[in-house]
Amino acid sequence: MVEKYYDADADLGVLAGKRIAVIGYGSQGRGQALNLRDSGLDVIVGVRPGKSWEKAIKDGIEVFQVADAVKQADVVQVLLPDEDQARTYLEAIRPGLSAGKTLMFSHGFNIHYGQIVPPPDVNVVMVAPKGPGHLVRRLYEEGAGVPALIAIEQDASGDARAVALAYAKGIGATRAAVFETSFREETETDLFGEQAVLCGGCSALIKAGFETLVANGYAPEMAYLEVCHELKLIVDLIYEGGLTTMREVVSNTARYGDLTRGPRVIGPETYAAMQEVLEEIQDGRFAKEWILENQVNRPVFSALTRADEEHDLEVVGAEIRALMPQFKK
Ligand SMILES: NC(=O)C1=CN([C@@H]2O[C@H](COP(=O)(O)OP(=O)(O)OC[C@H]3O[C@@H](n4cnc5c(N)ncnc54)[C@H](OP(=O)(O)O)[C@@H]3O)[C@@H](O)[C@H]2O)C=CC1
Ligand SMILES: CC[C@](O)(C(C)=O)C(=O)O
Repeated sequence: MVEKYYDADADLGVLAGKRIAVIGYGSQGRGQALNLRDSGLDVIVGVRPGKSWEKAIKDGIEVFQVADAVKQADVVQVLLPDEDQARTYLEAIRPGLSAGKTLMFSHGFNIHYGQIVPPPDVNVVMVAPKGPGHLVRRLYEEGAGVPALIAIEQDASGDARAVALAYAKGIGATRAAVFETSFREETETDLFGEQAVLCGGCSALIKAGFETLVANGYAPEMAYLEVCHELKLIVDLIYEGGLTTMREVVSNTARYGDLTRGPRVIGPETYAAMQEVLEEIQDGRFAKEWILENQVNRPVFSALTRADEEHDLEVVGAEIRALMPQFKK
């Protein structure tokens, strides 16, 4: 059984008198840093001069160059893009680490695939919210929290778990639930989830549904409303109460179609493809591909991103959202 922790299991006092440097002020960096500050902890941010730097200053957080932030911190939370972490670690983080400090991540990619090899006398832990950074912030402000995973890779000080739990409490995660895992399990399940289901699988399913309807002469607007807009409403139901709640709310006709046609759409070929995707993650092929792609300035990433941004689904979707006041920024 997976170990679970809540507010009562975590002591913010473990971080009293300790300085936390959040490195990076993007999606996770901003959400986590602001929550830590509002939990009464001593938090600074390490970034390069630019947009993120300005944003942190506007939010009232003290900002330093990465190396300067690391030097003065007891806990260093690395919230740079995964593909930038190894270089920045060598140049600006590693020199500022010393015995007893805690090096923290929100995703295990660089540790698990050996891109970052920390010295043995520092703690290496993970606190990984299971949701995007703006929700980490929004739910905290609402008095709730996004659940998180923790993992302990190195426990040099003997209290690495207590430090990770205190940090998780500081960002609001113990208000929901914190689950203990390993760097390997988090990395492999997270990559699989985002590739096969959440981002990759879901985008491919939506595009396939949209293209099938449009190819059969239906209006793109109808196709968008059916397979994309309404998806959120269905996912919200699944989020709140699982497939059972969703099936209680939709019509019996929808439910019968779901139970009999869904398994035909996601059949044996999809299971085989998912298995292949998982094996590429497990044996490091995906990691190698993504690391090399970054070394040549991301030609595949750029071309595929551009093609999808120009897809009719995106063009029609933007037009439809512009007609609805709820999407006005
Ligand atoms: N996005 C998410 O919701 C989730 C992310 N994670 C993990 O959290 C980590 C951070 O991801 P995410 O928040 O998405 O990252 P973002 O891309 O949103 O933000 C990255 C931040 O790092 C800064 N940065 C980039 N390169 C450098 C550099 N060379 N030196 C200094 N600062 C730099 C950027 O600043 P600048 O403005 O200068 O570019 C920005 O502030 C990753 O490990 C990711 O896997 C985990 C769970 C969910
Ligand atoms: C689903 C994408 C994610 O894994 C996440 C928000 O948890 C990510 O890395 O952004």
